[in-house]
This record gives sequence, C-alpha cells and structure tokens, in this order.
Amino acid sequence: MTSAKGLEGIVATQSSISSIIDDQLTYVGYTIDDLAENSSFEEVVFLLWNLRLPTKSELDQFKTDLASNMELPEAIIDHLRSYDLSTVHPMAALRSAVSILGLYDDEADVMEEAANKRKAVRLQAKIATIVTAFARIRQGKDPVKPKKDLGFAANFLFMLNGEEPKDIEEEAINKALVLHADHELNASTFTARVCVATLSDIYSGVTAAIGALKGPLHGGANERVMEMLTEIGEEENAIPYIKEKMANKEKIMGMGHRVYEQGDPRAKYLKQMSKELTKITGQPKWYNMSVKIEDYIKEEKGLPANVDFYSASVYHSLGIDHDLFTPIFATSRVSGWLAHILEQYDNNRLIRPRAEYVGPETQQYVAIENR
Ligand SMILES: CC(=O)SCCNC(=O)CCNC(=O)[C@H](O)C(C)(C)COP(=O)(O)OP(=O)(O)OC[C@H]1O[C@@H](n2cnc3c(N)ncnc32)[C@H](O)[C@@H]1OP(=O)(O)O
Ligand SMILES: O=C([O-])CC(=O)C(=O)O
Repeated sequence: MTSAKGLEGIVATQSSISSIIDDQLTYVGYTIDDLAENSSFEEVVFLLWNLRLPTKSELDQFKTDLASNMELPEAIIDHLRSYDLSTVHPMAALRSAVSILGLYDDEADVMEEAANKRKAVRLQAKIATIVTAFARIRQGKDPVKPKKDLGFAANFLFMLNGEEPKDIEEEAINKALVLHADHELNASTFTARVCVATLSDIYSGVTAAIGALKGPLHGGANERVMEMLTEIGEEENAIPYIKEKMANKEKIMGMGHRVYEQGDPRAKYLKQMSKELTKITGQPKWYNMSVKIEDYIKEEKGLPANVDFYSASVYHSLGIDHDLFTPIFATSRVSGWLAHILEQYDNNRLIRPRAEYVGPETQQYVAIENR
C-alpha cells in the first residue's frame, strides 16, 4: 500500500458541479469567463444548487428568498457581543457563529432533501450577515439590517458600511463572489463532503469547511498577501523582498496551485479589477507591486498567481479590513460547499480512505514498572 502525499492527483469522487480541465474552470459546464462577465452571484448559486441556469422569474424569486433570510436570530448578535472581538480572528468567529446558528434552526437535523435546500438558503443568506455584524460590532457599531430590495453583493456592502455601495463597488464584490463560488474538490469542499458523508448535518459540514478555508495554504492566503504587500510598502522594495523570502525558502502567498499549471483563470479578472480600483483610490502601487511579484515568481519558479493574489488589493481598495478577506471568500464559497453537501447526500457513501502505516514493526509490550 503506497500513499500519495496530500492526495495529489487522486480522483476521490464524481461531481456535476464544477470542473477544472486544462486550466479551464467551469460551473456546470458554463465557463468562468461567461459567468464572471454576465452573472449575478445569486444566478451562480442557483446554478450550483440546481445544475441549471434559472429563468428570470426563478432568479427574481431566489433573490427575494436570499434577501429575506439574511436577518440573524437575535441570539447570534448577542453571542457576537458576548466576547472580546478584538482578540478573535473573524474566521474563528464565523466558524463558531455558524455552529451556533445550527442550534437555532428547528430543521438542523432534518435530513430530507427539501429541508436541506431550505437550510442551504438560510445559511447562504446568514453567513453574509454574520461577517458584517462581526465587523461592525468590533468597531463598536450596531449591526445593519439587510434590505430586502438589494441584491446579495449590494446587501453585503450595505450591512458592512451602513450605506448603499456605488455601482463599481457592488460590481467588484459581485464578480469576486462569482469567481470564488466553487472550485471542484478543494480542501474545504472536500472537508465538507467528508463530514456530511457520515450523514452528519449541513451546519456541521459548513462549520468544518470554514475551519479548512481559514488556513493560509487555502483561503487564508488572501489576507497574507495584503500583509506581504503592506510589509513591502513601496514598489522598489518588491523584488528584493521576494528574493529574500525565496532565499529563506518561504512561500509567497497567493502564488502556486495544486491543479493549475499555467494560470488560474479567475486571477485575470481580479487583476483587472485591482488595476482599476487601485487607480481610482490613487494607490496604484498595490497593483504595480503585485504585477512585479507575479512576473518574478512566474519567471523564477514557473508558479502562477492564484485567486487569492489579486483579490487582496481589490478588497483593500474597497476599504475592507484585511482580516475580513477570507470571510468574504467564505461568504461566496459556502454556495459551493452547500452544492457539494447536497450532491453528497444525494448519492452518499462514507468517505474513509486508508493510511500507509510507516510506524514501528510489531513491538513487545513492556509492563509499566519495567519501562
Ligand atoms: C484558494 C486557494 O486555496 S489557492 C491557494 C492559496 N494558497 C497560497 O497562495 C499559499 C501559497 N501557495 C502554496 O503554498 C502552494 O502553492 C499550494 C498550497 C497552493 C499548493 O501546494 P502543493 O501543490 O502542495 O505544492 P507544494 O507546497 O508541495 O509545492 C511544490 C513546490 O513548489 C514550491 N512552491 C509552491 N508554492 C509556492 C509559493 N507560493 N512560493 C514559493 N514556492 C512555492 C514549493 O516550495 C515546492 O518546491 P520544492 O519542490 O522545491 O520543495
Ligand atoms: O482548488 C484549490 O485547491 C484551491 C482553490 O483555488 C479554491 O478553492 O478556490
């Protein structure tokens, strides 16, 4: 029995949700390019959960369903007010709040398909509200209630900032949400599927997935990218800084990918948005130094920028706190987790691989008094 470290190249399941073939990403067969250029986030979520695009009236209804499920039980707000938020990472807060949210859902352990779909709507809607409520309470402000007539991206920014976003801000967040929604069997999605394959509930699956997304080798990289850019400070420091990191064998955050070889098809959209938004905010240095780093790493190591690389300067340009970058990723990716959870339930088998044992040979047990 031999093992594949990190399960590289192992095909662990079948899925109809998204595919990555020859560096092309599709959701249910639609290219990420078509979706990034044309779709609202709600349309993409409908697609992932129903494996088809909605009609106009279905999409209108779905948008209404999401907007009207955004409000949180008061107990969750009370919970967010109950501890010192200044010492807690928002991904940890989100992980715990989603787990607690399950306690306030009467259907949490009802495993019927219709109940699972209703819970999916509630979770997708409420995660946006948890993230924004956390951010506001941390600043000593009251949470802002969602508006039923705003779309998902606009509502997210409205609940975060307390004012309706400009079109360009709404478009940037909408596109970022579309681009992050699903990605085949990435680590957090796999985590969600492993969890619910024991026939555990949706809240457990999503809580586990948030924990996996939090790590810096996965979703947590976007915050680290901004940390790196901030440390670099000015464009002329970028390459010496990267050279030193590489000499110390440190990884460059936002670079490299397990599956993509030439490039991540999502990165070009975030790169373009970064270019536009950093220009508007009068801080093109974040974009310029990112391009320098990307080109250098591509040349030196052959590694492409991944989705986390340019999203950092996009969110920074929107005035978003750096530790909220990964929670925004989660706000989008929960749609993919939920799609995979529903798919797993639909055709379930326990996920239980084997380990190649490399420990000591059979040993003689020695009584404790003789050790
Ligand atoms: C949404 C997402 O999750 S996208 C990924 C977000 N994560 C990051 O951006 C963190 C930085 N990147 C990485 O750590 C990796 O590229 C990962 C985790 C994305 C993929 O990892 P793996 O496929 O396991 O590759 P692994 O870590 O084994 O690296 C293979 C080689 O490339 C190098 N490498 C990979 N990524 C990087 C990087 N970002 N910077 C420098 N070197 C790197 C490794 O050092 C290793 O080199 P070696 O063979 O000389 O030892
Ligand atoms: O697929 C992966 O390994 C990581 C990734 O890009 C994602 O989850 O979006």
